[in-house]
Amino acid sequence: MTTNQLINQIKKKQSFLCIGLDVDLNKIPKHLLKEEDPIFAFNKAIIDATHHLCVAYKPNTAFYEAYGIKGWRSLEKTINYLNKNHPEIYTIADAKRGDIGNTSTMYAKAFFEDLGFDSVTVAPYMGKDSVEPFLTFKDKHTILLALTSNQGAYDFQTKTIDGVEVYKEVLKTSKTWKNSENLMYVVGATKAEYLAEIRQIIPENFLLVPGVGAQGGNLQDVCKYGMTDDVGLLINSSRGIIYASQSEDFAEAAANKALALQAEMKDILAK
Ligand SMILES: O=C(O)c1cc(=O)[nH]c(=O)n1[C@@H]1O[C@H](COP(=O)(O)O)[C@@H](O)[C@H]1O
Repeated sequence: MTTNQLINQIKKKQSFLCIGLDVDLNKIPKHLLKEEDPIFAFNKAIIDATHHLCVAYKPNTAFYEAYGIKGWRSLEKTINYLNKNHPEIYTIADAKRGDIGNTSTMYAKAFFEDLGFDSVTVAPYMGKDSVEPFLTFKDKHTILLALTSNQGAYDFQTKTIDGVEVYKEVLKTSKTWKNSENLMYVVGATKAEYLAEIRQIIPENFLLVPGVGAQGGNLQDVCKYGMTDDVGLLINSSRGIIYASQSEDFAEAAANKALALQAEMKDILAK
């Protein structure tokens, strides 16, 4: 999907919500465990109940890889279901990959070509030749970790090298890479106070912002400092939406949580 198509969807739906499909068999309603593929059954119900309220879904691959080949099949069924029934939805494989060039090419093929995701999360740590292979794919985005939502972000990302914070160096240097227009960046909602400075370096690129909900990030603060004329934000919530209820009404409860966030987004967009 192109960036413009994503922007059009955001404007049409008055939503920049991304729902994280981080499915844990210990947390889904017990009655679904009788299904042939409980993970897909859960995702399908969540997608059917929420697709009109969000513009993106982000399965974190760890939650699928943890169940081996069965989990990978559930991931494949989920992305196929989305691409077939909701081609207007933006899809993110949250896989946090990145390796030497020829290996990165294989990761890119796996997520963009074989599975058909619109984007994949990538760690910048191995540098230019580990990221550029992802950027060569047309109409696909590479979402680079810049300033993450967790406590460990302060271990390296905010440290300075030659007077420049590492996360700022990631933003500045990656902007010079070939096909850098295909870059988006991860900035945690828990780090909203950094957004004004981040926007000075990357005024236009989309940001994937996880950490609203279960991790305590605040939507209003993120929008105040991170929003661009074209919105430029995808706000992710995973547990806060998909585990709103663990009984038979789980999909309806998820839709209610998604609606509350979408309503807040609609108000922000109206201002
Ligand atoms: O890349 C990510 O999506 C990500 C980056 C980050 O800095 N923090 C972060 O929480 N995430 C992911 O975003 C999701 C957050 O989930 P919840 O805290 O349940 O909303 C998880 O899949 C995390 O792996």
